[in-house]
Amino acid sequence: MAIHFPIQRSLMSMACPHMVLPRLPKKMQILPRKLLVPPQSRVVSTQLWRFSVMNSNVSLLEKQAFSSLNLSNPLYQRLQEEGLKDATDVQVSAIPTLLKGHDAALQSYTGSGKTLAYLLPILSKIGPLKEHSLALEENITKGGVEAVVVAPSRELAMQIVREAERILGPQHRKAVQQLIGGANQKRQEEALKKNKPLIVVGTPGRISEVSRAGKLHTHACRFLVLDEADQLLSSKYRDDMRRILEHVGQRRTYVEDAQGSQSLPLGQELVLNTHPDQMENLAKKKLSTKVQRQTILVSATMPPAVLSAASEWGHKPLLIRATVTEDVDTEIKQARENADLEVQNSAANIRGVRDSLPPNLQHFYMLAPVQHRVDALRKCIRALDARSVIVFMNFSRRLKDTVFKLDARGITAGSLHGELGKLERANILSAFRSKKLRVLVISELGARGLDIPECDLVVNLELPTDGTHYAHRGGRTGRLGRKGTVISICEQREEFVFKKFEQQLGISIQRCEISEGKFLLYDKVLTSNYG
Ligand SMILES: Nc1ncnc2c1ncn2[C@@H]1O[C@H](COP(=O)(O)OP(=O)(O)OP(=O)(O)O)[C@@H](O)[C@H]1O
Repeated sequence: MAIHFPIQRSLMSMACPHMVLPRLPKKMQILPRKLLVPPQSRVVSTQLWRFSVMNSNVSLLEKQAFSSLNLSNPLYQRLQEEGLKDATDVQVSAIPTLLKGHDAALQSYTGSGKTLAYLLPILSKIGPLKEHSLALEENITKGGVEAVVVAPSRELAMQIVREAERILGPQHRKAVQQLIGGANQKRQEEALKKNKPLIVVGTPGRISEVSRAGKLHTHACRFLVLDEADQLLSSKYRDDMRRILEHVGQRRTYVEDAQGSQSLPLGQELVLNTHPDQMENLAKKKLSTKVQRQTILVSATMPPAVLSAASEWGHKPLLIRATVTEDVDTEIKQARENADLEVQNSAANIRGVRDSLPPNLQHFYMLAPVQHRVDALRKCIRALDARSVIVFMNFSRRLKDTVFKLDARGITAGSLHGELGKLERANILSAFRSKKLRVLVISELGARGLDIPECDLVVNLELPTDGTHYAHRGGRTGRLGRKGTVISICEQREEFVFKKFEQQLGISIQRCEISEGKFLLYDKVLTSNYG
């Protein structure tokens, strides 16, 4: 019987105010009118904000020790060795529910630790860190991959691989393998054969290619994770995702047994229902029937389409948010009952998007004509003394030109775009992480899920198309409870979009100006009737 959690309004939106408005200094000086400021609005000067650097106290929103989350002992030991003592709020909420075997849609704001929220339950049940009592079960399903994690970009897939390797430790690194596009497929297939990894992490195209080539055996797969699920369910990945969803294990069709308790995945069920004397024969028999998998969809934004996909591809999935767990089907039904399609989508969308921004971000925008945008960007970086800046643009072909202009102004920059090979991309990312590059100019997809804790400023040099994209971009800073700043640079005719973003995201985006190296704010009240 699927466990139904009572539906409560997510406490997330009340627990952490999305906008921590910066305190303005007592003494406010009205700047002389020489600035081209429209009469209705005035600029109040503020002292330069000291923007928190990454070593500010990282607050995990809700401290609960991993020891209380029923992880396997070997895994808990590894977490201790890695210095990971306390779980983040989404991990506290997700780990017990996923350990029980529920299919789920996992939503929490960017940088809140969703990767470990799904990796730890998986590593607790399969591979070298699971409870030893489950060891025999592995023989039943031996020979195939037991968990597949799909991510929309190579960088995010490699980031997940590194996170899994970190927890597994050096002696078990081979238990996880990447299958990402742009790398040598032959070598990947040879590694699959040689190392027999239990966990595969990759991009949709490469995973389905290797599966079609008959080199990836996923009949015994017990876990399927779609990280950045809203991206993966877009039409761009439709064919590859369909193949993956149809070939990786099988969709769960649990039959509720007499006691009403939830039956186990086939592998575990066989082990529990077989007389000890018969275990040897069972272990020899290669499990040809597909194992019933646990399906987990993950994203900071959870629009209705993702909830419907979770329902279609899972069995009575639960919607897990940082501080509340609900039943996906009830959530969809409630949205349907409460409102017509239009409101339902926008309401669910707002809900799905509103919880997606880290709580400690500050949001601003600045007006500049297109031809002066890079100059405005340079002034922002200098005025805020930002050390690690991610700059978003909408078209890859423009990234290189921006890098060139920044370099010409003495700001070290690099860009991640489609024409770069795997090695070049990895080199640029590591140069940015190690601060050899101060600015990384990037397109939307390249940044999804990217975890660069040091990033202290995100700049939209070209505006995102909607609140979802704004949230995923802004979420590159303010990781894991740190503070961060988002500035958008636009023309006056685009200024109206910030009202929409403010409503969708539940934040305040204040207009600012850089003058004579100082970061200045427009008084919010006056500018609202401006233009
Ligand atoms: N319990 C924890 N204690 C300390 N650090 C943690 C913990 N959980 C995760 N982290 C670290 O926090 C950072 C962000 O984690 P992660 O990338 O999983 O966030 P996310 O919610 O998936 O973000 P996004 O939505 O952008 O993908 C990573 O560097 C990760 O190693």
